[in-house]
Amino acid sequence: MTTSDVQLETGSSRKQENIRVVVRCRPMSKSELISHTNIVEIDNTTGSITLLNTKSSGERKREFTFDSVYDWNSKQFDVYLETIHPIVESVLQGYNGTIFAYGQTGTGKTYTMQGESNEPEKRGVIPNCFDFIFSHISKTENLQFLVRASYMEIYQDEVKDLLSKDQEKRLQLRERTDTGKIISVFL
Ligand SMILES: Nc1ncnc2c1ncn2[C@@H]1O[C@H](COP(=O)(O)OP(=O)(O)OP(=O)(O)O)[C@@H](O)[C@H]1O
Repeated sequence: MTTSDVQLETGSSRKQENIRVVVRCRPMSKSELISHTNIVEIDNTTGSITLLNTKSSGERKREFTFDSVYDWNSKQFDVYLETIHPIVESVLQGYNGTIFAYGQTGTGKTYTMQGESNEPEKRGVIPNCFDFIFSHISKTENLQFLVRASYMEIYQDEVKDLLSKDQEKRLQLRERTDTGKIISVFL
């Protein structure tokens, strides 16, 4: 199944909060498996994550609950369908939508958002969104769409345009004098 096969559902059939916090826990790497113990338990029926304390002192475990959780067996396309697709549907109905990946280095943000392009089942959120959006546009008659895309890396106050041919070029950060707080990027 691909995103092109997904049927649009009406937004009203699904009740959703405006902001949802979803946690995905990646599998342990080969080196982590050798030298570390997994202290994370995930219950995707209740959306809870339990951190076990392997030391004898202190709390035995701590539990945190989120809107939904994905464990290390979760598949890219399932994450897309359950969590991302409703947002894409809303965007195609004219609403704003944001998908934001946050986490410590090495926790799997790039894998979830971008994935691996050479293996279809490992494609992440971005290619799956694009696939669905362009498939939807191609099937829609008598309606014009405008799709804009930018792709930037912001790292240690340096901004890089990842769609630029010149990957060495840095974009300038400037503060707007009229609004004060808004930072703009100038090409
Ligand atoms: N759900 C997953 N299934 C299998 N491998 C994963 C998964 N998530 C992450 N990985 C692997 O874990 C490693 C770290 O992931 P990734 O590079 O996506 O982390 P990151 O959060 O983007 O890191 P950084 O902030 O340093 O860029 C990669 O080798 C990636 O392939």
